[in-house]
Amino acid sequence: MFIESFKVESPNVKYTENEIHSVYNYETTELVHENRNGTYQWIVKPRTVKYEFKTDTNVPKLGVMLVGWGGNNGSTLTGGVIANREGISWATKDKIQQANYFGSLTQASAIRVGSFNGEEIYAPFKSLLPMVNPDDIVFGGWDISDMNLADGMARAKVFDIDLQKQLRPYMESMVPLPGIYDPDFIAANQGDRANNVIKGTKKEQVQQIVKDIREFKEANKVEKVVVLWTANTERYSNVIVGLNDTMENLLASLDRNESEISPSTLFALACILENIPFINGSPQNTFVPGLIDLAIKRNSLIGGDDFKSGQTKMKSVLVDFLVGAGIKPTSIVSYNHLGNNDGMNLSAPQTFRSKEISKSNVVDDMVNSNAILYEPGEHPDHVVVIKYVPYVGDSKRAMDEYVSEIFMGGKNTIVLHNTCEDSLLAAPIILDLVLLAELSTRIQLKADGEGKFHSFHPVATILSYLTKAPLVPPGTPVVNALSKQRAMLENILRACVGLAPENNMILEYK
Ligand SMILES: NC(=O)c1ccc[n+]([C@@H]2O[C@H](COP(=O)([O-])OP(=O)(O)OC[C@H]3O[C@@H](n4cnc5c(N)ncnc54)[C@H](O)[C@@H]3O)[C@@H](O)[C@H]2O)c1
Ligand SMILES: O=P([O-])([O-])O[C@@H]1[C@@H](O)[C@H](O)[C@@H](O)[C@H](O)[C@@H]1O
Repeated sequence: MFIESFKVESPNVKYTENEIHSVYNYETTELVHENRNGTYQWIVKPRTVKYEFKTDTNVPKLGVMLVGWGGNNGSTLTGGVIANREGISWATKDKIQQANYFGSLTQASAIRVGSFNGEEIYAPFKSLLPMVNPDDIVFGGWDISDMNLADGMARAKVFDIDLQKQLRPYMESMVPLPGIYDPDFIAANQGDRANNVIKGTKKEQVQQIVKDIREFKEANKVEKVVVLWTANTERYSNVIVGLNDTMENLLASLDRNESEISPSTLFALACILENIPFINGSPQNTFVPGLIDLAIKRNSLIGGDDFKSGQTKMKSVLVDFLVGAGIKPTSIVSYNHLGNNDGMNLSAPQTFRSKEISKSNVVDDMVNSNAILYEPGEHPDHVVVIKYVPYVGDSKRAMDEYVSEIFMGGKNTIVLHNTCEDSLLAAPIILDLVLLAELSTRIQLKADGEGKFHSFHPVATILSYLTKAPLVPPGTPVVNALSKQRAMLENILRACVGLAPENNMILEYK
């Protein structure tokens, strides 16, 4: 059975006018490696840590500023939210299609809340905590192309024509602000569209971004802004001691107008200086060490990298299943071709390399979790291929082959084929990223022994379910297995309303 909402009644949770206050016993373990009677043993000690969570339930009017707003993802998300908000339906060759948020974890997935008379009861994921209603979001942003959003939507060729016709009146007045263009960081083939750029030194460009954010906030009377990068994939920035390795060096480099500071790092810098959450939806290393330093010092939320939308999302499920089942993946080949502008930008070796890295590292945690299957340092052959084929446009064709060793020397080959508009996968993920980033800034927590409540760490690992290469604080393990990432996110939000993690034991029926 499905319920639309619920309230938790427990001594561990208190709802007041402006907040939800919960007490949560975090069950974890402490390991020691000790000499017991002459033999070293691993001792596992269960440990309970009492946490308190406070969630501000005042949902703000949210502005979302997209870098690369006029691109396929930006125009598709903007049009999709308008279509949902206005209740637009449109004729397709099959039927009259209603707008929806399918593919969004927050808007279209469910959680189990318990059993009732022997029936499993589920509720919307978004019913866990008060979140921004996407229909209420005010969109804005920047693009190095001055094309308005309606023409950008037409250029993207993602939406059905009847839908585009209905959306055009809402979107043709939406014009991106000038972006920061640096041809050294993206493919040369992007130069033709760069007719809408901020001039001046890198410091002046950062100052302009800050000004843009402030003016957008004021003009739209939004209470909060989240900035998300859905612009082109850049090449990796060189991390250089004395240039961008510390916050002081990065800021000094900015003053010197150093060329090795990428546009995405400049946008992120502007956001951190304004304490505005910044999320990187692309694979490049926007967050150079000096920038992470600054975000931590200013406690300003940063998250990324690279939306986890298709092949990689499937990979983080399949490899987790195989390794978890004691099956040994030995060869993974992920090929895809697509014909959108992202694909064209990725046809350059330096930008492809950024994507190859984020698409390749996703299996590391799963492989490293099972020493029965893999010797130290052993890992599957793993190849990533991306080709640009203009004719297919945004309709990405992905083909994967997984070869694994099974029982008694057997081999198992799994082949996958996936065709869909890449932007229809990414747009709902962008929505989840901005909604969850905003929500996480309204949550404060305090562990036993900590003097006062504080926010989550500004490097937002809570967003890892949505990214190929989760950005984590220094010294934190990277988890890519999709089921673990989703469980982590759901269980943290459950703790905020005093609910135990979903352990799937359903002992009631055992
Ligand atoms: N399924 C997906 O679509 C998916 C999945 C993961 C990651 N991504 C990443 O998302 C990003 C956007 O994908 P897309 O399909 O929308 O690409 P796109 O090329 O259609 O859109 C990118 C937009 O950014 C603009 N742009 C480039 N550099 C800019 C800058 N410095 N400042 C402002 N605007 C700039 C371009 O003019 C373009 O309009 C890419 O980096 C892509 O790798 C996409
Ligand atoms: O999300 P995913 O399907 O693993 O990876 C995708 C790539 O296969 C595609 O070539 C690229 O254009 C997209 O930006 C996205 O990164």
